[in-house]
Amino acid sequence: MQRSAGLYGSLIVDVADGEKEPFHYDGEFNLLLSDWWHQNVHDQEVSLSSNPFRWIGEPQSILINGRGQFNCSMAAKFSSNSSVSQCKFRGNEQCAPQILHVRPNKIYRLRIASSTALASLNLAIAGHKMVVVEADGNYVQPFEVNDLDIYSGESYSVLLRTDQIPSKNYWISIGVRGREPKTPQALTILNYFPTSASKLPTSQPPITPPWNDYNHSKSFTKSIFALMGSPKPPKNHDRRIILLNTQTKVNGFTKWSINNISLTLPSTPYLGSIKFGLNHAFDQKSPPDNYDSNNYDIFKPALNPNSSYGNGIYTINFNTTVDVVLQNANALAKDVSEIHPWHLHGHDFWVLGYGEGKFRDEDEKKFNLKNPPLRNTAVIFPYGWTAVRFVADNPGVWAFHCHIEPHLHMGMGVVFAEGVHRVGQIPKAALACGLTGNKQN
Ligand SMILES: O=C1O[C@H]([C@@H](O)CO)C(O)=C1O
Repeated sequence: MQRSAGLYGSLIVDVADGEKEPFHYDGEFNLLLSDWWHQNVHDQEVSLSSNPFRWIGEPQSILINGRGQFNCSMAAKFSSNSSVSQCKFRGNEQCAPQILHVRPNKIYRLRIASSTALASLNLAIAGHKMVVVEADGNYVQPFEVNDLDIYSGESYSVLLRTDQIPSKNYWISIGVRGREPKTPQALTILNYFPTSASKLPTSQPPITPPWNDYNHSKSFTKSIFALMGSPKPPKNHDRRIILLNTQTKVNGFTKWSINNISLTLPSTPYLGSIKFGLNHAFDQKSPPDNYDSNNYDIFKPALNPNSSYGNGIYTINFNTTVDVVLQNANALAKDVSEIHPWHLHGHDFWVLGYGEGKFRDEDEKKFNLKNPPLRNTAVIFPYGWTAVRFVADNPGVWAFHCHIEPHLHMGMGVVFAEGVHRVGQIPKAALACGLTGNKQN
């Protein structure tokens, strides 16, 4: 859970020398979004690993570039009984929001990334529309939105045209989606030159869509298509893996499981144990490629909620094409199914489609093979499925997991390995623990 303790940052990859981006902009901002708890991360881990289970709850603040407020909502300035004086920022306080200073009639690129531990977010800028042009480092067919959903692990570029009255400033607001929010919106200001940055916007901050308006989320997510000319997926797959996502119990402890296995990472890193053939370093039996879909009702809590721990891996033949269908289901409590953003290491995948209910073989006919977006994170909606396709062309061992930190801690992930014998020398630091601690390459 290091991410929720603050271990994150952004890497911006520029286009190669001599290449041009397929859009123009005059300036850019980097907005790295995260969530923040007052309880320290070790206590959170203990709570999550306890029986009875104690959930970490919703974050106390949403942070923009590491800065946020608590008990001092800037929006309070707009309520009639607010003690306005408490909330004045000079701009140099640690928690003062980073203000976006812009010039009128220009185009700005906002690079927005979410490294939240839990929260799904929605970002809106009062009075302005945004044009989405890039998702997870891949260009998309530009489309215009009033607000943008972003799940943990995702990143977007949007173009913002500063075409509003420049004698005013405008709120940028970020609120929680997908879980009943108990966290105030994060706020900052779009400041037009030459207006003073301390002049407060005259209109209210944009209101986040209702947390459970999943149609709003789906309509955004399903508007994302690859830019024309982007690499297309292979027409067929060599293997299909269906991963049922369930909240389960292992020996009375609350866990998340994939095809009834809750991932517990071994103490020896996989790469070294596979390369050196250390067969006892992790379960040699592969986890299943499917679940008992004929007899499992995804709309109800499981009849038998018990699962087991495991750390076996999916070994994928090198250079083959794999479809993964992520199947959501009901959690332990009745009528609860949550959002999970799944993130793949080492590859981009094409998002071929989303569906409601249980995935059936005939759903494959509806896959988008024409212009599916290439991404590294894809969300599953409550009681729905999401299908992704990737080519296993990157030798190594790769995690594929729910990017919600407490969920991964509770076992919500799988491990893929491909072409490990092609991996060259493994750096010593990557072998420094477990059974490979004394291995020389
Ligand atoms: O993993 C989770 O546990 C809680 C809840 O299901 C049990 O308290 C919650 O909201 C999660 O996302």
